[in-house]
Amino acid sequence: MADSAQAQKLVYLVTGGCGFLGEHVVRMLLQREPRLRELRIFDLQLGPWLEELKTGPVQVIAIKGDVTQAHEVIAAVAGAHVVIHAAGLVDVFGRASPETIHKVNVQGTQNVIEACVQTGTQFLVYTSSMEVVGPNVKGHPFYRGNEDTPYEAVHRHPYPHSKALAEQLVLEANGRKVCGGLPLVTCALRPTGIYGEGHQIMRDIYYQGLRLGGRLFRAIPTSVEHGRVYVGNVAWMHVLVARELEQRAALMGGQVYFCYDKSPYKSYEDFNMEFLGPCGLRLVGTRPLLPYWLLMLLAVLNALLQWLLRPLVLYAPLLNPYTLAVANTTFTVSTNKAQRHFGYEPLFSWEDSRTRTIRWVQAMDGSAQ
Ligand SMILES: NC(=O)C1=CN([C@@H]2O[C@H](COP(=O)(O)OP(=O)(O)OC[C@H]3O[C@@H](n4cnc5c(N)ncnc54)[C@H](O)[C@@H]3O)[C@@H](O)[C@H]2O)C=CC1
Ligand SMILES: CC(C)[C@@H](O)CC[C@@H](C)[C@H]1CC[C@H]2[C@@H]3[C@H](O)CC4=CC(=O)CC[C@]4(C)[C@H]3CC[C@]12C
Repeated sequence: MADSAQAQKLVYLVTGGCGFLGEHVVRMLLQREPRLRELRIFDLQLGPWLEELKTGPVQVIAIKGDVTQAHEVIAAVAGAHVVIHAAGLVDVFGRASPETIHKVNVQGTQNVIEACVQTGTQFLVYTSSMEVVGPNVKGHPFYRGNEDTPYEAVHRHPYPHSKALAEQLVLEANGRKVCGGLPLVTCALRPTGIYGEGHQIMRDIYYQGLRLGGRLFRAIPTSVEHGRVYVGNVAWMHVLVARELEQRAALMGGQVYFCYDKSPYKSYEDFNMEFLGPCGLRLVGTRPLLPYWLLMLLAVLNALLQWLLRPLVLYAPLLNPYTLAVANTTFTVSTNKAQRHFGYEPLFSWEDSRTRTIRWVQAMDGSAQ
């Protein structure tokens, strides 16, 4: 990375910079990384909001590109001091084929790594996922675990499998010599379920509740804890890691860090109601209204229907065998590795994260179904 004389001249690249998390990372960099000279935003789909960012002191360059195309990635990476690789196909609903998920999440990540090596970019932060760890296919709970907690990470679903392979590529690339002879320094951040402004699943659940007369029907036992983390804190952790990676390369290089904050441990549904309740929705039932076997039957029927309808229309409901299994398996983290290694503290309190998310839901045009 640039020496002190050029410290105001840093060039960052954010892949997936127009996504839910990516947009927050982009805005956080512009607000809290004073050394930025140029910020490149690389994405398959560029958002109109990017235009408003071009009036500030940092040169913002929007690059429409595909991480599966190596030459496009090389062109975007060339000259960057830091790459934050957040682009990915986040699909557990069967929208994309397993091959496409692998091509984007694994081959795309390999392209980013090779671009760093070929062009001399030394610092790479990868947005991994808790799903790299679990829940595993056996439904083993991961109860307030940390980065060193033993857990049998066994995946069959294409999404978690692709994230695990990509993370492995990133960590194994740590220490490779980049063009110019310096070592590549990599690390991976593992967010748990991210929530906050722009969360599409939260939006979908909200509209589903509106369609059902303001009611949602409990499907998950309240005893199942699911770790969640506010998107602003995940973005902040990305900014901090990117900043500290040079000074603490020996400690941080090749490491993984769970993303965490003070968001409470709750079931996925009860947690969502922290935001949807104040927006007028009600969660019916103190325990699941249907037995698990019946929910699984409905989930399997959804998967069958998706397969049958695929030639005609994409049918991708929230409930499928994978999402039901994940939602029903406790997965929470309790760690301070990021605090110990690079001084991370959540930027947003739980109260602030909750308020911001509620305001975002309230601002949604409820009539736009
Ligand atoms: N949403 C969540 O709860 C969690 C997400 N993550 C990870 O965070 C990252 C961002 O996820 P989200 O913001 O939730 O998803 P998102 O779908 O909102 O954002 C992903 C972005 O990547 C872009 N993209 C997809 N394929 C691309 C390609 N071939 N070339 C270039 N850009 C491409 C999309 O256009 C999108 O803007 C992903 O890597 C995901 O695995 C990790 C843990 C939890
Ligand atoms: C239909 C009901 C059973 C409903 O409760 C289903 C909820 C379900 C859609 C979500 C429950 C757990 C979520 C996943 C979890 O937060 C971990 C994730 C990490 C990622 O990297 C991407 C998103 C996700 C897989 C997330 C997706 C939605 C859930 C399965």
